[in-house]
Amino acid sequence: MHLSSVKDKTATAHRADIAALNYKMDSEPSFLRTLFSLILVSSLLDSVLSEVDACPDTKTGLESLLPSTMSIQNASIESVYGIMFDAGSTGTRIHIYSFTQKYSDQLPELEREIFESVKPGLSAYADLPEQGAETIRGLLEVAKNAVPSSHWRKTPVVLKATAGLRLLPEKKALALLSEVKDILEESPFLVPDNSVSIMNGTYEGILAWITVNFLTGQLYSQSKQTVGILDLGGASTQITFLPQSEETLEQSPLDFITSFKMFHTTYKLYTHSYLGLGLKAARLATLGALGTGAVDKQVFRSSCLPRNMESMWQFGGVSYRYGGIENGESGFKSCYAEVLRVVAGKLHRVDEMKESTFYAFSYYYDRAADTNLIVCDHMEGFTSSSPFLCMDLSYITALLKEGFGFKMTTPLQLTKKVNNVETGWSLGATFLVLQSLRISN
Ligand SMILES: O=c1ccn([C@@H]2O[C@H](COP(=O)(O)OP(=O)(O)O)[C@@H](O)[C@H]2O)c(=O)[nH]1
Ligand SMILES: [Ca+2]
Repeated sequence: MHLSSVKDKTATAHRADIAALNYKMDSEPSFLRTLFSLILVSSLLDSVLSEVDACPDTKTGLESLLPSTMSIQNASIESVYGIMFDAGSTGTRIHIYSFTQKYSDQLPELEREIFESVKPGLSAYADLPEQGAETIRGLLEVAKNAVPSSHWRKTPVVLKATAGLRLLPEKKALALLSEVKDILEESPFLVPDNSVSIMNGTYEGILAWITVNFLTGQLYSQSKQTVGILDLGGASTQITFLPQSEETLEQSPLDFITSFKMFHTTYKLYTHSYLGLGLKAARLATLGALGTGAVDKQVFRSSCLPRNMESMWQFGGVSYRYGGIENGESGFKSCYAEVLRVVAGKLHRVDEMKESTFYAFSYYYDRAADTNLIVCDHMEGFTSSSPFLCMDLSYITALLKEGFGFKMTTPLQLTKKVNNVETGWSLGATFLVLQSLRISN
């Protein structure tokens, strides 16, 4: 795999710069070391380059989403706002978008995004729904400061939960959502029908694909050279791309191909969400703790952890004791064998994936950025703040290579933001809300 890191800029404008930062990983044991240390170098270079190349000419093409009055010559410039909550398994985030059209002969633009987040996610409050919903209240204050009060009543607010709530017993998830709905309704914003829900994984992938291709300008370019997306969450992971080959359509299970209409165009996308293969769910699977609940005093052990370590870790409101294998195996080889068992036979692949370009974000990005000097064969040096680094990086490697079957030469671009906007499904989801409320024309 060739990896490069992209931060705050469009893919098209910087492809050449990025290419210069690509590198090849060829030898297996040094693979992680080379991979992630170079990503850091490229991140630093990125920030320098982005100053030189600031502000690519990305047209956002929102004319179909904005009130028709805004297209009228000499109409005063007015912003349209949309608020999207991403209730993920590891945290809850608010995205406040504003869109504007500066000149009547130009396409409207995504003006800016204001982003805030809290941890842990709603699923950690499975037994305390009222307390969980309170975390939303603080984030709503951010929205009140960001949106002018004259716009509050016409600004939609929506919350979509992902894998953390999908994995909870339905009754607990519904109790949380109901409390959250009450809090949204107390706010001064527009609360549409079905404003609080668990999003299905197919939408998660499609909407992230829309976000990334919108931000990189691909949806509006004549050539439509779209990029695929890889999202690695805490509890689930998604892959989405626009197939170019008939073989892909023929070889894919029916529910992996979805037609989706947005911006007056129908896209037939390959998308799938793998529940339980997110980074944190994969930790549990590697430790053999998935689905066990809280088992008192049992210590889950792995060769991916420092030999002498023993500690506690919480996910989804459950505490787990974990540790290394004292006097036993430790290091990359045995760790890789452990994580391989988690991905083996679980993922569908098609040949076309190997030839496509993918943007990889969320934990793909975060864990790379967390990394300085690697890793599995030097675990004695681990601090207690990063006990899972070797396991996580080994899992990401196994998922990409053995799971999705990417070749060493497949370009993957690690991305946190494009044009200063978070990569993820929430911008795409906001378009959908604006469209369904007919704030579009
Ligand atoms: O706007 C966002 C939302 C999520 N993330 C990243 O997504 C990962 C966590 O996934 P999440 O909690 O959304 O889990 P999911 O519910 O998707 O499994 C972490 O790396 C977050 O930093 C991010 O970078 N920006
Ligand atoms: Ca997510």
